[in-house]
Amino acid sequence: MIGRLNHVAIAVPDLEAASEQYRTALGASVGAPQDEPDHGVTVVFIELPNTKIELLYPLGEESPIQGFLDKNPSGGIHHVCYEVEDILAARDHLVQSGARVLGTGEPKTGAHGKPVLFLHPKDFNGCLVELEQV
Ligand SMILES: CC[C@@H](C(=O)O)C(=O)SCCNC(=O)CCNC(=O)[C@H](O)C(C)(C)COP(=O)(O)OP(=O)(O)OC[C@H]1O[C@@H](n2cnc3c(N)ncnc32)[C@H](O)[C@@H]1OP(=O)(O)O
Ligand SMILES: [Co+2]
Repeated sequence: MIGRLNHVAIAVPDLEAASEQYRTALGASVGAPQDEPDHGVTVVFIELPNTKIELLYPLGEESPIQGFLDKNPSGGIHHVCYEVEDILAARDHLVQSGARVLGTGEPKTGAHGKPVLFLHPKDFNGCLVELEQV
C-alpha cells in the first residue's frame, strides 16, 4: 500500500542555523521557510536526489512539535512520510488493522498541497508516520 518515502522530518531548535548547516556544511539544496499555520509548524524543505528532508520548527502556541522539542532540546527525527495513492482507503485499512489515526481522522492539506494523515507513533514501533496522497 505505501509507496515512495516522501520525506524524513527533523524537528530543530533553530531553523535558520539548521538550514545554513544543510546549505553550507552538507551542500544541499535548501528551500525557503514556509509557515503552515494549520499544522502549527514552519517548514524548510531540503531536496535530495531520492527524497526530501523536512526541517520543522514550532509555529504558534499549540504546535504539535513543542512537546517533542521540550523532550529533545537538541532536536531529532520527528516523522517519516510515505506516499499512498488513495489516502482514505489507506486510512480505512489501517483503522481496521488497529492503528490510531491522529486528529479528527480526516485528511488535512499538507505542505505540498496534498492530503495528509498522521498515525500514532506507539502503533508504529515508536515512529510517527505521515501518509501523503500523491
Ligand atoms: C507541514 C505539514 C505536514 C507535512 O505536510 O509534512 C507536517 O509534517 S506537520 C508535522 C507536525 N504535525 C504533527 O506532528 C501532527 C501529528 N502529531 C500529533 O498529533 C502529536 O504530536 C502526537 C504524535 C500525538 C504527540 O503528541 P504530544 O502531545 O506532543 O506528545 P505526547 O506526550 O502525548 O506523546 C505520547 C507519546 O508519544 C511519544 N511521541 C510524541 N511525538 C513523537 C514522535 N514524533 N516520534 C516518536 N514518539 C513520539 C511521546 O514521547 C510519548 O511517549 P511516552 O513518553 O513513552 O508516553
Ligand atoms: Co511532514
